[in-house]
Amino acid sequence: MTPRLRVDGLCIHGVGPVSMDVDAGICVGLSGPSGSGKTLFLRAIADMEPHGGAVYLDGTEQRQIHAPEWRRQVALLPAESLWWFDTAGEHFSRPDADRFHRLGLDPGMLTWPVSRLSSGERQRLALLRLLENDPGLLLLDEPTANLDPDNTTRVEKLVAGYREATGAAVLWVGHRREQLHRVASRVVCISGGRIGNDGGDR
Ligand SMILES: Nc1ncnc2c1ncn2[C@@H]1O[C@H](COP(=O)(O)OP(=O)(O)OP(=O)(O)O)[C@@H](O)[C@H]1O
Repeated sequence: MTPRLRVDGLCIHGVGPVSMDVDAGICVGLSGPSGSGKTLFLRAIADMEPHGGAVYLDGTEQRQIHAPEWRRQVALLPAESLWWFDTAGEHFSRPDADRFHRLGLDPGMLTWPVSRLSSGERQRLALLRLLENDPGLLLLDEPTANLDPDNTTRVEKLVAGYREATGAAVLWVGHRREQLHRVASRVVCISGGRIGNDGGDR
């Protein structure tokens, strides 16, 4: 079976070569010390940083797909989301009220200026914005870093539900190992430019 994601000899700024496969519907956790290159690795997969090696989505190489289209299918949730319009709602084309409620958000906040949103509200809205494109691969960079335990659980459940319903693969970067082992079916660690098994496969 062709993996959803294939990373083949990826090298970027002293990280790598890294190779890994992630099958459709699988979440892989990615840990590692601060500055070890986790964000760089996600940005390379999202075609946002020049890099060596090759990345494939369902067998199609990154270089064969126009970058904006690649980024619709390979969705990166950065640790700090970017907003370019005045209100949150202008960033959405078809807000899904059910998903808002599942993340503890009121769709009414779509009329608010982005500057009024808390960091945790922005983080959850950025996730909902990404899901509008029905991506086949989610790259989540510390997606619950600004959230309390209840909202962390909500995000974990929404991502698992999306993955199970659509077959999307997920790479989840985080510093809390117990969370990574909860949300992912395997956890790998980047350290010293290398990627290795963090144990805890199940
Ligand atoms: N464009 C670049 N050119 C050279 N080095 C870079 C570039 N971007 C980031 N780096 C360096 O690469 C290293 C890895 O950064 P990265 O943001 O990927 O770390 P991280 O593992 O995500 O860290 P954290 O857990 O603190 O978020 C850092 O030392 C950073 O300064």
